[in-house]
Amino acid sequence: MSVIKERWEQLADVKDELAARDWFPGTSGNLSIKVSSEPLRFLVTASGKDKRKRTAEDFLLVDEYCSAVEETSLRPSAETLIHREVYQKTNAGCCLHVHTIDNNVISELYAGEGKITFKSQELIKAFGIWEEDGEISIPIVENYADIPALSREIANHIEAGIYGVLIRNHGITVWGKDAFEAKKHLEAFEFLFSYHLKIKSLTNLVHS
Ligand SMILES: CSCCC(=O)C(=O)COP(=O)(O)O
Ligand SMILES: [Zn+2]
Repeated sequence: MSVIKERWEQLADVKDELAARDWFPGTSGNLSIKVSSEPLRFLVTASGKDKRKRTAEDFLLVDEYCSAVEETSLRPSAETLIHREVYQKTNAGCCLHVHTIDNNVISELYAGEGKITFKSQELIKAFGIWEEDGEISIPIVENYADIPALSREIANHIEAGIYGVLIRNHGITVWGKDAFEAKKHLEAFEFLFSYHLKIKSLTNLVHS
């Protein structure tokens, strides 16, 4: 099997799993997987599609300029530039973006702090953090309508120990060295968001 075909299948499988969680409401979300580093080539979801469906036109191969490598009527995701920034600033092999209620609510609640940090949670081990007092932070950036500005803002927050960025009232972009790790990071963040919101609302109920 060619590398492109192999990566295509891996990304399609992740897409199916995220779709089963209902993480692509209203055609939102975009996914990509790296095919080569030099030159940069990655498969990215076609823009505006219902990502719950599995079709032969789900992805297209783009270059370092986010342009389609082959003649196609498909348009790459409107947020392809963000994926490119991730590949240029990290050793990621896969990048996932989803809109969920939980990630949107967390991004709004903590926008003022510019980040949210989780500690004393077993699931931070999903990020390779095994220390007793370990913690994981995720930056929160404003949702600039201008995608080059948004992608630059996201790029400014990418550094060692950062595995994703929340875009305020928009969604999350996460990455990992491959499709398995990117999905693991996404699931772990969404678990932490959901836990945090639940414990916060129950604590308010109990103490009110
Ligand atoms: C309908 S959601 C608005 C666009 C967006 O945020 C998104 O994730 C999907 O855009 P794409 O061009 O990748 O389909
Ligand atoms: Zn989006």
